[in-house]
Amino acid sequence: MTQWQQGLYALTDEHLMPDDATLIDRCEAALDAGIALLQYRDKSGDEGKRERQARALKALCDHYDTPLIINDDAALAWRLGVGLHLGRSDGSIVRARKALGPEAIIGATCQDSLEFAEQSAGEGASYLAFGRFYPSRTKPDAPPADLAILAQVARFNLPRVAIGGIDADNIDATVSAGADLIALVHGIFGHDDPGAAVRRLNQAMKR
Ligand SMILES: Cc1ncc(COP(=O)(O)OP(=O)(O)O)c(N)n1
Ligand SMILES: Cc1ncsc1CCOP(=O)(O)O
Ligand SMILES: [Mg+2]
Repeated sequence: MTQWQQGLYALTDEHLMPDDATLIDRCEAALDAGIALLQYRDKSGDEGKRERQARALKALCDHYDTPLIINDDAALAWRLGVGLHLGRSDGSIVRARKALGPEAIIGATCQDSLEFAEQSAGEGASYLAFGRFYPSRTKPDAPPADLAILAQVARFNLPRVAIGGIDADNIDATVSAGADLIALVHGIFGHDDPGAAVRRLNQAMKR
């Protein structure tokens, strides 16, 4: 198992980190404390800001030797030479794989669905993401999922990502259910000190 396939997966949020300096400072704290992956997730639609911030995060992630994943935007991922996360209506995994190459990390949202998991695995996804498992402040309307799905998708032999409302209190149960990577927004960036939050979560994961 390579290093990015297990551990914490931090997702940025444009409301929690509204300006460049806050975004970079808080992502650096999380990277320094030990995360496996960082996703740039910005729903603002401000193309200039997205390009600038994603480039700054790429330089930071290179420094920490941690992969950067871009949410939704295959063209931006291609320009930066980084990974990509695609939801059910964000475009084709097959096309993204062709454009980004065999080594690129391409993740797929599978919600609570074995069918989505099978399809995404067949199309060349690098990891499968399930959730939301708990009430989420970031995406309250995301379809709910049952932890049992994590055991059911072990047969695809791809890293299983769990997302949605995960924090220090429920991370242990989520890992025990089969998650390899734990994806969080508020559980990391909703805290005053994201580095301390990452250290606590890593401790809780090891228990
Ligand atoms: C790791 C991870 N899992 C799931 C998602 C959700 O993707 P999507 O369903 O496309 O929703 P948005 O994030 O685009 O609102 C994700 N981004 N990352
Ligand atoms: C993007 C996404 N997809 C399902 S839940 C979610 C948000 C996760 O954020 P939080 O960890 O704050 O619940
Ligand atoms: Mg999406």
